[in-house]
Amino acid sequence: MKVLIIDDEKSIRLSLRVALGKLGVKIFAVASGEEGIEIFRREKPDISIIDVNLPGINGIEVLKEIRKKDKNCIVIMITYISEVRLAVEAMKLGANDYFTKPFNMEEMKESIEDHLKYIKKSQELSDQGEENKTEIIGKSKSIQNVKEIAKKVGNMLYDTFILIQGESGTGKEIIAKAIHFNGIRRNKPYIALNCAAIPKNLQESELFGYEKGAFSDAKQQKKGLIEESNGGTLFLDEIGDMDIMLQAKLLRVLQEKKFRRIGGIKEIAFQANVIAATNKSLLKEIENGNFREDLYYRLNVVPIYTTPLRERREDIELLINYFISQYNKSLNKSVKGITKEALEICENYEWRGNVRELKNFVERVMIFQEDEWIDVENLPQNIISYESTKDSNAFIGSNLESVEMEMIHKTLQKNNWNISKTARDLGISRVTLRRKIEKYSIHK
Ligand SMILES: Nc1ncnc2c1ncn2[C@@H]1O[C@H](COP(=O)(O)OP(=O)(O)OP(=O)(O)O)[C@@H](O)[C@H]1O
Repeated sequence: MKVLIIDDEKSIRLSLRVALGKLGVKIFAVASGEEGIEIFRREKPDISIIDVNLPGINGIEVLKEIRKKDKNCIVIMITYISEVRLAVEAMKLGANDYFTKPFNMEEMKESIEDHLKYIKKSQELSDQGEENKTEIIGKSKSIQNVKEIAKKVGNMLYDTFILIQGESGTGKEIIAKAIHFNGIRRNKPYIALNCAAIPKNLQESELFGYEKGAFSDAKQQKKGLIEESNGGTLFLDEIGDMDIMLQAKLLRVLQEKKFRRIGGIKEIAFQANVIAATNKSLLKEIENGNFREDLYYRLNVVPIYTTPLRERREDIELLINYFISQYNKSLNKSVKGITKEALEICENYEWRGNVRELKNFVERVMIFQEDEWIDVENLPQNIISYESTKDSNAFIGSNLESVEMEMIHKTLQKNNWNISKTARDLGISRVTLRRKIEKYSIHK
């Protein structure tokens, strides 16, 4: 970290240098405002200590210049006791702190130390925010629409209820994370409960927490997830699997915006964005008596539907390339992409497991990939054979010879015209294959 000292008194510059040198920071010390601005521009210090009384342009003007360039860096002003009026003006202009001469060097050092700690902490938080930043990939209309909603609700100060519905693996959780981590709550808690993963009898204590002695195992007071999420986001995944009795209790919290820990008397205020997700049809669950209708309507203030991947095939190429670049980093590889032919097969595949299946597929291929480009021969058999079973429906009504010719041609293409491999795939000898190639005049 860097500290800039602007003071025309040589003795002050020197003693600051000595005191702050112990903090392990890089120090720049100059005697005039002009030099100070020049160094500020070049070095972008984290903290600037500026004397108000400078020859040439004064400290207040230097502060104004600095604030024009950087709204966040720390600025500490130094004045004489007789100039406190100027210190007040400096604080109004955005200085963070001021000291009056003669000041206690130890106090100045402690103050700088505190500011350095604060800078480090906020850098960590913003790095964390960056790390958690969630990218939703896709150019289809449905993804664009989802991104727009996520951005809007994520940046809205007002807490609301969002219900994300869609098949497994379509990205419901990633959308919940995008709403939280790409929005204004990014530095607040993001608390998730997967209702399907927690036995129904434990869901209540997980959500509400308990007071000491509330039941025999409650040896100590414990905060629940509702309480932990305060100020941020509560993500209730697989809400369709929430215990029906608990659904009534949750509804009360969402309506009254307050709750009690189990065994508690005190009411605690609840304030968070609530995002619920499910791959079940909640309307069907309501019909079957497994889900409360009133909770459904309470949660469904902002409905989001995720579309199955097979209904937005235009996203497949982007997703594959995105996952390739991710696995290039984690596996330390430099795969360039996927060939047109291989991509076409992927685009025609059904992807019942949606993006999760696609991501796992890219991971598997990338682990074994040695060439720069993922080609048809690198694709797993289930994806290739799906293509041929689909094709075989197209053959219905064709004569047998044309079907055979087409099969041989496709398999040759897939195997890059390698005769031995194609014969093996088709379950015939190389001699038979050669004869058939000749018979049907098959060529590249
Ligand atoms: N549009 C997308 N862009 C980038 N990654 C995605 C996208 N959609 C899904 N993924 C990735 O696919 C995987 C599955 O997504 P996610 O867990 O969000 O699905 P889900 O709908 O919540 O599934 P489930 O219902 O089974 O919990 C995750 O690794 C996620 O990061």
